Amino acid sequence: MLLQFNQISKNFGGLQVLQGVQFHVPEGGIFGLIGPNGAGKTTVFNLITGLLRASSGNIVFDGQDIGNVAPHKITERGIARTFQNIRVFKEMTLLENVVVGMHDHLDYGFGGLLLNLGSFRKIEKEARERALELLSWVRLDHKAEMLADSLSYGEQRKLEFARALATKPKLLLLDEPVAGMNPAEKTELMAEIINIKQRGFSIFMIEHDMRFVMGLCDRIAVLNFGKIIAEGTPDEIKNNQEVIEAYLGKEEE
Ligand SMILES: Nc1ncnc2c1ncn2[C@@H]1O[C@H](COP(=O)(O)OP(=O)(O)OP(=O)(O)O)[C@@H](O)[C@H]1O
Repeated sequence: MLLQFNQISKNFGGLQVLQGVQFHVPEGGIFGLIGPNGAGKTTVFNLITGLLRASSGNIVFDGQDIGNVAPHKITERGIARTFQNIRVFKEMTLLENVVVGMHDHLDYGFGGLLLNLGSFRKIEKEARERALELLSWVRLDHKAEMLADSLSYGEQRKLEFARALATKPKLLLLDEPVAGMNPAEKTELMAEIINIKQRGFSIFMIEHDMRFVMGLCDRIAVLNFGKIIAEGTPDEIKNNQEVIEAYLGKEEE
């Protein structure tokens, strides 16, 4: 298993947001975490990325406990994320946005920086070429030199994907990737995510849009009031009575 979320509880003061939550994300494929508003999904992502500390339980990524690792170190170990609210640098070009994403991973070397402008330039050139390649993965390479501000909402989301992939993550976390998108944008984004999966990346997403989750994920875990109530394939989840009552039922109301 690539990521093990083991018996995690999280309290905010007296509020118990997660209670003994356990699920395992396999390597390869797309894993989804769904659940009603306030179920605790974002808290799960914040724990995985080191922004929050669990009250009890442990999180193992790629064989190592990451429960007390700082956020930037977790990125280095191979977890990248996108956010619910799009965070691109609007006054920078698309290419610059992606190069910034890979910055921590560029190995200039101290000597290289100080003594050898040539090798510095070479690394910069390679970074730009790699960024252009990542932009081509989400079919935005033709806009590489444009400002991110000129992109549509759906395109900005794709730019975020390219930037997250710039760190060469073993696991890509997507926090409600289709929030606020129209049906056409959703369909296109679905294709992009399948593309990323087919390039061998492991993906873990939180999403509200049931059709999107059911259509994309290989496995799904359902969180309700801070507890996992089901885990399985999309078909198993669709037909689980507790899930229907807790989540799908509410959606239909
Ligand atoms: N830093 C915090 N301090 C106190 N309470 C918090 C904090 N972060 C989250 N909560 C509470 O924890 C609960 C779960 O929040 P969380 O954002 O994880 O849910 P969610 O499933 O992601 O919801 P949504 O789908 O609306 O984003 C909510 O009741 C929220 O108010």
